[in-house]
Order: sequence, then C-alpha cells, then structure tokens
Amino acid sequence: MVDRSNKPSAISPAAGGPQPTVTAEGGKVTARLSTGESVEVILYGATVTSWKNANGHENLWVSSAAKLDGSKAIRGGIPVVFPVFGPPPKDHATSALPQHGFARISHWEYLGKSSSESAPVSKSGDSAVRLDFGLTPGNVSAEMRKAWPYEFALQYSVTLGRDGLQTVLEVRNPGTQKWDFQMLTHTYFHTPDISKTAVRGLAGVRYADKVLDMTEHYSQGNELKFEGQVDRVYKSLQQNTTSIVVDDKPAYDVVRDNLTDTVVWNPWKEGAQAIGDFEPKDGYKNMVCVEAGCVSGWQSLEGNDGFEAGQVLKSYL
Ligand SMILES: O=P(O)(O)OC[C@H]1O[C@H](O)[C@H](O)[C@@H](O)[C@@H]1O
Repeated sequence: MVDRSNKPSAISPAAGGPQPTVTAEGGKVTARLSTGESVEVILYGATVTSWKNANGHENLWVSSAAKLDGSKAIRGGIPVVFPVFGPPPKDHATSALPQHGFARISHWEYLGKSSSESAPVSKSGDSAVRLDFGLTPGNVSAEMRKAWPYEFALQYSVTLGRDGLQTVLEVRNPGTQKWDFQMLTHTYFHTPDISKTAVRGLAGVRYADKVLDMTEHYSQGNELKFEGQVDRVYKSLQQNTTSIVVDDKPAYDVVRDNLTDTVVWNPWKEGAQAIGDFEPKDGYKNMVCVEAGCVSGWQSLEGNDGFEAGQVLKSYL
C-alpha cells in the first residue's frame, strides 16, 4: 500500500446557505452550485462529461460523436482508466483486458451525495458537493470478469467546488489474493486553440514517447507546445502541478495527489482521422488530454489493502 500524505479532509454536512442541487436520472448525475458551477457524470464509466464554471465556460472537451449509450467508452470528458493503462502487456494478469481496462466501460452505481465546506475545492464559507460512485465485480460484464477475475471495490468521488473539481479514486482489495493495477483519469480539456496552448510543469522529467516507439527521453524546456501528434508518459514528476496555458495565460491546473505520472495526448490531424468517434475531425484543435495517473509501473495490493489517489482540476477561464 502507498501512503497518502495529503488526504482530502472529511466531508461534513454544510451549515446554512443555499445548497447545491443534485439530480440523478437517466443514468446521469448532475450537480449545480448556487453560484452557477456545474458538473455532469454519466454512470457508464463514471465519466464526467461536463464541468462548467460559474460564467458558463465548459472546461472539458467531448466528441460530438461520443457514444453516450453504454456501447463504447465515452470519447471525451474524464474517463477513468483501471486496472491497466494502454494496451495490456502480453505477459501480465491484465493481458486479456481491453486498452485502458474495464472501469470506463462498466456501469457504476451512484452511491449518493454529501456536502462539504472543507474540501480542497471549496472557498471558505461556500459548500462544495461531493458525488460518490462505486464499482465492484457485480457491475462488471462476465467477459471482463473472466479476463480479470480478482476481488476489488472501487469508490470514485467527484467533488465540485467554486475553486475547482476534485476526483479521488479509492481502490480496495477485499479478497485474499494480491493483484497489481494501474489507474489514471483521462481528462480531455477544452482549449480555444491548440496552436496557442502549452503544458508547463514537465521540465527535467523522463518520459516515454509513444509517437517514437516508446523510446525514453528527458524533457528539456519547461513548456510543451503542440505542432503535431503528442503522446507522452511523463514519469515520476517531482512537482505536483501541471499547468495548461493559452496565449501564455493560465487556463487550467492539474494538481496530483499520490499520483506520480502524467500523460499528455493530442492525436493531431492523422490521429483524429483514425479514431471513428472523434468528431469533428478538426476537434484536435480544441482539446488536449493531461492525464494524471500511476501508469509507469504497477501498484500492488495485498488482500484487505487499499490505495487512494486523486487530482484537483482548476480552471481560470
Ligand atoms: O482511444 P482510446 O483507447 O480512448 O485511447 C486514447 C489515448 O489514450 C492515452 O492518452 C494514450 O496515451 C494514447 O495512446 C491513446 O491513444
């Protein structure tokens, strides 16, 4: 088990003030703060498909051809990757699973809401709202169970505050047999113009470049710009904040908690053409994935052990 230095504070019922509204219907949970911020989570994959600021700005990119009916992983928003990132290695216990595992293609249960005035995303005096989702073997298809027959329990918490959006994944092994996993939140950020967009906070870090046959490199400058396809796994980052800037101005921050790695992905023109549910085809100009996770190695969980990690997303748009 990996210890967590920075656990989010306990959620306590909010006192007074206008309360957030939460609706759960049609396989979707929507929460809105009295100040106007909102979030929408589809139970299929517990995928966050919308996160808006009080001014109405949508922070996430979702393909106009994304399947929202449970027939395919949702192309956009924040898919949850578990228990393997990317194509599973051939000689590993996850080898029979599809790319990025089963969490994003399973129907999660909505466990309920709670309010908090002490979450990392709440401004003082304002309440944040937390939505909890659960996934256990009973929610997973027989095919996926056969491919990965371990006992597990996942709890995914999405907390909306005026200061941002927090996602936390708690992974538990209630069985007796030890297993390994990787996890990642595959956030698709919306950007007005990829040619003016850069990612900062990745300097001096070792990364595997998937575009260059997984070869290893060291990142030089502190800024990654986009002039073609980018698909990199940055490993063991020291600094816990990765920032997206547009025209040199802050757009988003991703603050990792107990997650060592960050994947940066933009499929560019050729990649978008090759992905059936990526629409519009020039949508790559309006998105960038900055994905916080632990994917460069494996986390091991003994029986009755647990692991918890997450991210806080901030928007300045
Ligand atoms: O098409 P998907 O299975 O959703 O994967 C989309 C992308 O996810 C990650 O960012 C990987 O690093 C990419 O290599 C992959 O193309």
